[in-house]
Amino acid sequence: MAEPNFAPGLEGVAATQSSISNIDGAAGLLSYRGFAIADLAAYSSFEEVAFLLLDGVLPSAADLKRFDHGLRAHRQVKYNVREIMKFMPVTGHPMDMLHCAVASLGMFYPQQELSDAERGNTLHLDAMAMRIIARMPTIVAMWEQMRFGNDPISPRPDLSHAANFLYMLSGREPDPTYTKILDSCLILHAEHTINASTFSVLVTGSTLTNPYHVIGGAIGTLAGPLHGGANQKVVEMLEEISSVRQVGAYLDRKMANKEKIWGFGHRIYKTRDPRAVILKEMMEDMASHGNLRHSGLFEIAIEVERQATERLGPKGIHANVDFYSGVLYHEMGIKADLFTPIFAMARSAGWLAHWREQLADNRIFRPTQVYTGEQNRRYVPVAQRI
Ligand SMILES: CC(=O)SCCNC(=O)CCNC(=O)[C@H](O)C(C)(C)COP(=O)(O)OP(=O)(O)OC[C@H]1O[C@@H](n2cnc3c(N)ncnc32)[C@H](O)[C@@H]1OP(=O)(O)O
Ligand SMILES: O=C([O-])CC(=O)C(=O)O
Repeated sequence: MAEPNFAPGLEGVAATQSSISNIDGAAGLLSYRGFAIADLAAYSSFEEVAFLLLDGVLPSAADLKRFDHGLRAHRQVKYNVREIMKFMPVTGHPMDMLHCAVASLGMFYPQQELSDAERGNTLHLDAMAMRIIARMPTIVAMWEQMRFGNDPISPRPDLSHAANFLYMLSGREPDPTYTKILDSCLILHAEHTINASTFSVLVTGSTLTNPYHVIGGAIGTLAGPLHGGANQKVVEMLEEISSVRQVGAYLDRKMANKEKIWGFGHRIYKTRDPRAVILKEMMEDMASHGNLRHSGLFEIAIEVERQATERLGPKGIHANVDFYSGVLYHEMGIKADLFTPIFAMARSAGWLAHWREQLADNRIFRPTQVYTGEQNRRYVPVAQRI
């Protein structure tokens, strides 16, 4: 029998058919359901984009109101989830907490698998998706209070998705500028075709397990530094560089050691990631309105991008979405280990859209392999081994 083709990292392999988002990696273009990402980031809201991703169309005013109302109504998590979180070590990474807490939501769901009736009922699937999207920010913000020994702050139904998260994070009235920035960041991070965590959604979802396992698995996948975890790494890298003057020497050292520059490179984009372009513009806008904390990180980031692009650009390696998002959050006073959980909160909309799409035409994922091990070895009992 002929050996199957092997594509490391499945590069160039189409794992599914999808109508949710599209990337032109050579031109640096991204669209959700046919709408350009720049338009959505400028004019839409995360709530509207989540609806668009899940249902494929922009909502009418009445549909948006209903969807938004549903999100606001489902922000509370069960008291027992808070009890479970109390036992988590405060030194743990918030992505580990989020992984466990979201998976624990499945304990309150009556069955392990989705029934045929549930899979055929799009309203039911939408309701499950809405509950997860609504609760993830609550869990992240609760943890931010609980890990410092404070009681969690209750969600406020009068606030938008982004504003409520900022309120629950700090207990202060959310700043409208920061709310708009966060809302745009959530839109920019909400979806991105078949990336590693979304692929994990397809694989896990294809077994017909419940969506809490599906999203728990995706959170774990996103946490890695080659994927969503890079946004935290970027800010740590910029802090390590510490001044614009050190950028050249730092990059030289990294290149000489063949180490990666965090927030650079992408499997699909061979030019600048359009989201990095928008995020940088948002930073510049923030700076011109005097809204920076003057930590100097933005200036270092600009110099890293300039010099790293000089070195890596000819190889098609440019700044990706993780490069500027962390700097923006840092300037908003958000702690570095919350950057990836915020990414997960946003990406939950895309993950759940793909989960629904997978269920609509499901076949279990079961690829093959090229076997490279030994054959027909003779078993030797342990006492006879030398
Ligand atoms: C939300 C997201 O997930 S966006 C991505 C976030 N991740 C990062 O920022 C981590 C840094 N970047 C990377 O590790 C990679 O570019 C990835 C994981 C994003 C893409 O990986 P792949 O498509 O498998 O590319 P791969 O890692 O094979 O890189 C190809 C070549 O470019 C080089 N390269 C890729 N990214 C970088 C980088 N950030 N810095 C320096 N060199 C790089 C590799 O060393 C390799 O060089 P070689 O051909 O001389 O061996
Ligand atoms: O698409 C990818 O490979 C990584 C990802 O999720 C993104 O860039 O948002």
